[in-house]
Amino acid sequence: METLARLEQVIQQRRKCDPETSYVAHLRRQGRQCMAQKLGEEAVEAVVASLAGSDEELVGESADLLFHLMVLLADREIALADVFAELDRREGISGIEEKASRSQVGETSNAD
Ligand SMILES: N=c1c2ncn([C@@H]3O[C@H](COP(=O)(O)OP(=O)(O)OP(=O)(O)O)[C@@H](O)[C@H]3O)c2ncn1[C@@H]1O[C@H](COP(=O)(O)O)[C@@H](O)[C@H]1O
Repeated sequence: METLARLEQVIQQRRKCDPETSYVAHLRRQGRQCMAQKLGEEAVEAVVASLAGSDEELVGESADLLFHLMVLLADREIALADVFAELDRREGISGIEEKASRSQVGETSNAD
């Protein structure tokens, strides 16, 4: 948690730096579409590493994935605290139960 909070601060600081010396600023110059594309690429690389890579490779790809997600969140001006709050809100709610409640809502509205 502390690590991600520190990374959020660094990303905020680096966004307006020289794109020639800062990768964060380089991504900002490239634009949101490029950031989103990089996030997608890193997600695929993490998937591949999870199926066919070593633990070390999966750890590396996971770090890339988190970094690129943080860059995109910063670009959308969404605070990490908002993501943590959403995770906190979900704490203790089983994914199975939550999914079942969604389909019940769908059935009710279909019956209307
Ligand atoms: N945590 C990271 C981090 N993780 C991954 N990366 C970069 O993300 C990129 C990963 O993309 P790829 O593997 O596709 O590498 P690539 O093919 O070279 O990238 P592209 O040319 O396709 O963009 C690499 O360039 C990594 O160096 C990171 N770059 C920066 N940080 C953090 O952000 C801080 C600020 O970085 P700068 O803005 O560069 O100073 C750093 O001090 C770090 O704390």
